[in-house]
Amino acid sequence: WHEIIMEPILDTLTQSTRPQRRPSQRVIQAIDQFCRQKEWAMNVGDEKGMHHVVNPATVLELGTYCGYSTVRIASLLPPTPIARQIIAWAGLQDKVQLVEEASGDWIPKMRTEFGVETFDLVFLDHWKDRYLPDTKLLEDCGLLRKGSVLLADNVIFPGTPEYLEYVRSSPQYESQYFQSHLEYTKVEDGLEKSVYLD
Ligand SMILES: Cc1ncccc1-c1cc(O)c2nc[nH]c(=O)c2c1
Ligand SMILES: [Mg+2]
Repeated sequence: WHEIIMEPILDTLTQSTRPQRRPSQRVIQAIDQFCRQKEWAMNVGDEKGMHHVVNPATVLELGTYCGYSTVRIASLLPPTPIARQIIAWAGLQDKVQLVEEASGDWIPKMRTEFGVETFDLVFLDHWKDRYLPDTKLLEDCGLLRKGSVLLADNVIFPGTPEYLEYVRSSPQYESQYFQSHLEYTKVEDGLEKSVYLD
């Protein structure tokens, strides 16, 4: 459902803003033209190509050289999730690690998988019943430091009562509510900002 909702967003983007990326076939054509007309290079090329395989999902490439075959192979992979396309369209893919797994499974792996020491900011905007358990998990994994900010969306609507109770009553947090409205509506909602005091 979310991918269906997000597709028009990407379509709007691709029709109204300058791309931060080049369609892969134009990249391949440009490299083939250069290597055919100007300077030979050891790419697999446009004749041997990659049409011998169909729909790979997991690929190991040994020997990347200039990335030519990487681009060819990656263009055969299943479509990229919309969020990843939108982030790339904004040219921010090098700043973002997109993890498509459950938060409760990945928070304990942040240090080993991504070398994270502590987070300066955690924006909570996922399943409302995960706000509190994930906050406790972040504390238990030592991923918050003095001054880390938790910024939580939807604390009024759809609402996260257990989370609010916790951050507002815990001596470990200095919490403040910023009243606003549910996005694009006149329904009350707001953000709760909670600073971890350690
Ligand atoms: C989807 C929806 N319908 C009616 C009222 C509110 C919502 C709503 C609004 C949000 O900002 C959300 N943020 C993160 N995750 C959500 O599930 C979510 C749901
Ligand atoms: Mg939200």
